Order: sequence, then structure tokens, then C-alpha cells
Amino acid sequence: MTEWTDAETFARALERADTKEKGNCFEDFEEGDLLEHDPGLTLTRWGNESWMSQTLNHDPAYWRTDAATARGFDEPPIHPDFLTAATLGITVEDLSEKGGYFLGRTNVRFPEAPVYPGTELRVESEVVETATSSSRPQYGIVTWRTRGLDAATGDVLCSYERTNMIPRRQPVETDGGSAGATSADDDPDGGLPAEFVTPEGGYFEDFAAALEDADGRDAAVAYRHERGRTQDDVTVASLPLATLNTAKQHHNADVMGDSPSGGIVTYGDVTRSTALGHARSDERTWREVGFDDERFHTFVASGDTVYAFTRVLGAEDDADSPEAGTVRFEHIAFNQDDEPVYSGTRTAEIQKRSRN
Ligand SMILES: CC(C)(COP(=O)(O)OP(=O)(O)OC[C@H]1O[C@@H](n2cnc3c(N)ncnc32)[C@H](O)[C@@H]1OP(=O)(O)O)[C@@H](O)C(=O)NCCC(=O)NCCSC(=O)C[C@](C)(O)C(=O)O
Repeated sequence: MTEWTDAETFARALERADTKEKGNCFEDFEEGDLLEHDPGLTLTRWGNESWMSQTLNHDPAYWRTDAATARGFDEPPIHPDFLTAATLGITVEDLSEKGGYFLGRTNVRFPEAPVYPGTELRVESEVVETATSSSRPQYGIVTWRTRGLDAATGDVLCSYERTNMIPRRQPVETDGGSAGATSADDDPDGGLPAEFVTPEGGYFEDFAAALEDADGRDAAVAYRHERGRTQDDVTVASLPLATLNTAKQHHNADVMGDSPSGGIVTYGDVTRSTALGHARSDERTWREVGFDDERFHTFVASGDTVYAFTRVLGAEDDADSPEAGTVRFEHIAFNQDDEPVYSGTRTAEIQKRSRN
């Protein structure tokens, strides 16, 4: 057999060889297509705790049995952030491994029943919409509806709709997009209210009281959280790989060196979960209900620090549990240069003080 491993011969061999490509291009998706994702994942306590510790999510009900049982759980369950990230991670091989930007996600929902360690996750997606990107002719925009199921029972554990830019095989002619669009207002303050109110504590009553205080005045309930988390090899590469996320954005520095980000970037779900961890450290979370209008505004890379800002949108005493009330938040993750990197609305049940 001829020896091909001297550097010159091997370089020529690489030039001649076809690459067996991974992932799908925009043209491979048709509205209505249903994809069953091959990889599955056992949601382990280790995976859960790695994700939660690295993203600073320290809600005791997910760490200690006595706190879990006080919340009505049998044992510390799988955290909804890890469940969401694992559900999405499993889909990447089929949906977005080709590259492209994770633009956003909405309608993220969790049924009320807790998910316990040991549950085997099976995931399926439906192509909901395909669209031309007018600003980027080499990409199309695809939206999928994804469901993470208990492989043993078929119960839905997590569902959402996600939108990505996906590379096309063939670029299309476009109108070049809506460049220079909207700097909506003439107000130099960007429409901000005169006053920001900060809730005194983290219980439901504190959010309700702060909203009442702001009501009828030129004020909003909005505040920032002190903690920041600088991105490192663990958050950028290890956490997404632990969810079977095969997106080259997070672990192939060689390929990403030539991309717009110039290197590997943090998985959107790590950025989001880190910001949510900061926000939850200043509240008494009882249960996550859902997330909407999630957007990823710019890249986060190793060395960047993720901070969080919260705006309280509403509080209603209508939670399923008498121990809690429902609060709607907008969370904005931002970096060390104060640039927003993620935003989304969140509905969560927040513990009532009167319980104590
Ligand atoms: C994407 C960038 C370049 C666009 O930056 P821009 O300022 O040019 O953006 P834009 O004009 O707001 O949006 C571009 C186009 O996307 C559309 N669009 C935008 N959002 C949505 C949405 N939610 N739903 C539907 N469409 C949306 C928007 O309408 C527009 O369409 P057009 O091309 O026709 O004008 C910029 O925002 C950016 O860099 N964002 C950061 C992306 C990022 O870092 N994502 C997370 C990390 S990657 C990741 O986690 C990967 C994952 C999970 O593993 C994996 O998918 O495999």
C-alpha cells in the first residue's frame, strides 16, 4: 500500500477527497416535515448539577431533598433550563449543525409535573416555516416546533418554537434587507421612564408592591443583578457538548476562526441560563411556567462576562399553587460593554412571603 502520510502527499489527498458533510442546508427543510432526532439523552443528576452550577442556578429545591419535598417534589428534579438546553442540544445534528445563527425562540413551555433524574429524553421537531432572509442571501430562515418527550411514556416534558438562520446551498437574489431601519424615537432617553423602582425582596408580594408603587407614575420596576459570569472553556464548549449539541460554533475553533464571530461562541442556552441564574438569585422562584420572545442579539465568546437586567411586567395572584403568585418578567442578558446579548419574557410562579 502506498504511504500517504508524508505532509505533501496527504495535503494533496485532502484536496482531492470529498467531505462527508454533516447537517442540513436550508433547501433540505420543507414546511410540515417531521424529524425524529436520533440522539437521546438520559437526564442525569450529574448533567443537571453541572449545568446548574456553571450557570449559577442555586435554587435549593434542585439541590437538596428537604427543599425539594417542601416544594412538593419527590426528590431534586431536573431544572427546566437544563431540560430546555438538552432538548435543543439533541436537535442540532439535524436542524442547525450546518451553522447559522440561533435567532430566537418562543412559546417555551413545561407541563406542571416535575422531571426526575433518570428520565430518558426523546426529541422530535416539525418544520413550521421557511423564509428567505432579505439581508443575507447565503442564508434562509427556518422555524421548527420541537418537543422533548419522556421516551418511556411519551409525555411531553418541554416544547418550544425556535428560529435559526441556516446556510443555503445556493445564495438567492434579495432586496438587500432593510438596512438603516428604525431608530424609533426622537426621545434621547429612548423612551425610558423617569424612575426605576427596585422590589424590596424576592417574594411575590415584593414584586406586586413594587408594581403598585410604579403604577400611575412615570416609573418602571427594573433593576440589575450584581453577579457576572465570565465565559470559559467549560461554559463555551463543555456545557453544549454535554447536551449533545454538535454546533461547530461552540467547539471547533479552527472552522470558527473564519466566521463573523472570529472564534467559538457560547451556546445561546448557556448565556440565557446564566442570566436567569443571576435573576433567580434575587427572587424566590417557585416554578418556571414558560418563556416567550427570546432573542439573541450578539455573540458571547470566551472571556466575555454575562450580566443580567430584569424588568417586572406584571404580577397576578393566580398561580396553581396557593404558596405562590405569578410574575411576568423581561430579562436582558448583557456583556461587559453593556451590550444586550439576550432578551426574553418569562412567566414564573414566585413564592409568597405569607408562606413563612
Ligand atoms: C443574528 C445576527 C447576526 C443578526 O443581526 P442583525 O442585526 O443583522 O439582525 P436582524 O436584522 O435583527 O435579523 C436578521 C434577519 O433575521 C430575522 N430574525 C431575527 N430574529 C428573528 C426571530 N426571532 N424570528 C424570525 N426571524 C428573525 C430578521 O427578520 C432578519 O431577516 P431579514 O434577513 O429578512 O432582514 C445577530 O443578531 C447576532 O449575531 N446574534 C447572535 C446570535 C447568537 O449568538 N446566537 C446564540 C449562539 S449560536 C447557538 O447557540 C447555536 C445553536 C443553538 O447551538 C444552534 O442553533 O445550533
